[in-house]
Amino acid sequence: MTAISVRHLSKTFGRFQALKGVNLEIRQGEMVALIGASGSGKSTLIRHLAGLERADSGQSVVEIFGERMQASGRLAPGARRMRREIGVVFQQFNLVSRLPVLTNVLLGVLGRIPSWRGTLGLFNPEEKALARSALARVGIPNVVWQRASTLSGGQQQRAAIARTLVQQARILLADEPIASLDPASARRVMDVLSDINAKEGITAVVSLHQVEYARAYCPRTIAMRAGQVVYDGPSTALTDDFLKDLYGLEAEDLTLPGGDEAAEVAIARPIPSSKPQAGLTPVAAV
Ligand SMILES: Nc1ncnc2c1ncn2[C@@H]1O[C@H](COP(=O)(O)OP(=O)(O)OP(=O)(O)O)[C@@H](O)[C@H]1O
Repeated sequence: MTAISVRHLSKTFGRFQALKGVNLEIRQGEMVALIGASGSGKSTLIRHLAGLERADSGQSVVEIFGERMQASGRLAPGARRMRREIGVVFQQFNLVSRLPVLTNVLLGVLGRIPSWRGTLGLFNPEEKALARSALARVGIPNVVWQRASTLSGGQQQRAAIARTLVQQARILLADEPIASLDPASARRVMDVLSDINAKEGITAVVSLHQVEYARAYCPRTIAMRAGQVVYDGPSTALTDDFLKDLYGLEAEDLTLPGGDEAAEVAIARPIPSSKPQAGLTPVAAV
């Protein structure tokens, strides 16, 4: 089943075109990396997938599980309901810092309970148990009563992922979730994302700055440059040479300093040796 379908997606801010006719299909249960240099349009694309941004009027279409979320720059009447299927994790500012972690995670149920209950913070024991088990699921069962502001960056990201579990999202969009983290924390966050993708079958789209993480965790990568998809295929095919073909000098910004050896130490997973597969061509060159 197709989880996300995007056709002719274009977005213009003022006179600047941030997305230029993006087309992509993501099947249910896939884990897909979105890579690209700064300004290539990754966040803008993710915001459209999340129903947080409207595309240019024209042919742009975004569908979630076969249902239209927006078309021609208009959100569909069901867009709000569809957003509940989609959990979003950002690089920063994911949590309400003054609230306990448990309350932050419980915010994931807001879409499913009467608004008066949410406003008063009246969560029932089952919901609280769900939030606790989500925190255990992401490996931080002991921070339940801590204020969110006291968590490390990696713990905050994992709590944000726990909130999407409580939300019972079927799609998880993570916009540079590891960009501000040290390698060990980044690895733990990617491990959690990979694990819930594998075990819960949650479709995951993760924007990343370094291709090594894409190769280690995501079978498929969509690479963007200047608002366009320039490659969509197996992550293992994204060798350093292929990246140079796609990005020229910008390719240096998309790899960890120190090459594959340093990446293996940082990621602590063997980076698949990545000979380009026959017939793989950048999308733009097709
Ligand atoms: N609300 C906005 N108003 C004006 N320009 C915007 C807006 N949002 C994004 N842009 C521009 O669109 C382009 C794409 O931005 P976007 O944030 O999607 O890139 P990105 O690939 O996510 O970059 P980064 O890796 O730095 O987060 C950039 O040039 C950005 O300045």
